[in-house]
Amino acid sequence: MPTPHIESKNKDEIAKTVLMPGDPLRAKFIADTFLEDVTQFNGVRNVLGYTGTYKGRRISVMASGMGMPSIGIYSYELYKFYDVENIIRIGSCGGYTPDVKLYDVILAKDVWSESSFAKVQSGYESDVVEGTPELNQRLMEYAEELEIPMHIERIHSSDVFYRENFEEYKEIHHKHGCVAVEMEAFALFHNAQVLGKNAACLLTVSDNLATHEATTSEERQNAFTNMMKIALEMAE
Ligand SMILES: O=P(O)(O)O[C@H]1O[C@H](CO)[C@@H](O)[C@H]1O
Ligand SMILES: O=c1cc[nH]c(=O)[nH]1
Repeated sequence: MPTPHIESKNKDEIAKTVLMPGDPLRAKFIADTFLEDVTQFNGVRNVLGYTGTYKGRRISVMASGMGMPSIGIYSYELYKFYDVENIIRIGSCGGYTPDVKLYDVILAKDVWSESSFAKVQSGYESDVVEGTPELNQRLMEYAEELEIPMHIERIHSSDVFYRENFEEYKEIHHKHGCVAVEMEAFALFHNAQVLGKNAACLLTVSDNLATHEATTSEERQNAFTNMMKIALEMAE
């Protein structure tokens, strides 16, 4: 401490629970909109990290950047060197079926990936890894209290945003049961598992590969507030 990617010199600057959007400006939006008594604990590479209070309870929010290599670094450093216990990813995703509509919230029960991340990191052989059931249970209760409907499903973590074979998503949906795609949860869940920590992933549907509907980049940064409100209830 500090680490190559997080400049905070004091682990007490970071709460035990960290919300983790991919986008640094989504992290800033959350700090500006929902948190009080905010301090910034990271600015290295503009991967912004903040700690503050929500309804009087402490919580941190820090960006992960895009993709498994990036969240692999940040989640490992937070868990291992800053004693963080819980990381809740709050991301955007592309729907694989018309059943998940723009702005719907998805809780990732587990995640399937063709990525080599887990195998390279620890020798883990399976292509599926689970979120922490206790965190998922709490997030389901908070969603119910807030009356925010939530899909609880398997998702796909992909290393590739732009595939030459666009239609491949149909096979991934049918063969592996994934309802949406994002790019980080597999690495996050894996790191939590190997380090004995907790992880969950809430997603908002930003676009749909089946219907071709899509939100704007501005909406992806600032408008996915339902998943933020559910995740913020994790503050302690
Ligand atoms: O909105 P975020 O959290 O960045 O998540 C999704 O958006 C990015 C791709 O546009 C990838 O990081 C993907 O996982
Ligand atoms: O990884 C992602 C995230 C949002 N939308 C997509 O299509 N893919």
